[in-house]
Amino acid sequence: MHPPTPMALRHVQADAAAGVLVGAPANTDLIVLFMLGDMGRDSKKWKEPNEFRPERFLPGGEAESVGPLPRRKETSRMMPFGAGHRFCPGVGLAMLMLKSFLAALVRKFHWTAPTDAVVDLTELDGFLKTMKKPLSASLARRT
Ligand code: HEM
Repeated sequence: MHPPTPMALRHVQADAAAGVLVGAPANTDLIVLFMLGDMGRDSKKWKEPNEFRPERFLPGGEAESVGPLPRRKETSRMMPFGAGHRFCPGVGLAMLMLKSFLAALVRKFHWTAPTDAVVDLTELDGFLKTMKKPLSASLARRT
C-alpha cells in the first residue's frame, strides 16, 4: 500500500514497446514512469485496494502469486522493487533486514501505544514515502 520508492523510470524505444504504449510515435526514445504506489491502489486489479488486508498474500488469497521477490513473476499488480533487468539488486538484503530489524524490536522491547494514539497513514509528500504523522509508542526494555 505504501511502497517507499513511488516510481520507477525506464527508457524504452517506441518500436520495442509497440502494442504496449498506445499512440507512441515510431523510432523515438521514450521515458516511461511506472507509478509503483498507484499500481497497488488500482481497483481494476485489487479488491478494495485501500483496505489493509495482509491476508491477501496468504496461500489462496487474491495476491498469492504477487510479491516483491523476482521468482514471483507477476508484476502487473505490484512491483515495489521494480521489474526486469533493472530489478532492485538489494531486494534480498532489504527483506532480510526488515524482518530481522522488526524481530529485534519485538524481542528487545515491550511496546505500548499511548492512550490517545491515532494511526494516520497519510504519506508525507516527498520522493521517498514516509508517514506524515509518525507513530508514537512507549518502549520498555524486556528483561
Ligand atoms: C525496502 C527497500 C528497497 C526498496 C523498496 C527498493 C526499491 C527499488 C526500486 C523500485 C528500484 C528501481 C528498479 C527499476 O528501475 O526497475 C531499485 C533499484 C536499485 N536498488 Fe533498491 N530498493 C530497496 C533496497 C535496496 C537495498 C538494501 C539496496 C542495496 C544494498 C538497493 C540497491 C539498489 C540498486 C543498486 C538499484 C539500481 C539497479 C539498476 O538500476 O540496475 N536497494 N530499488
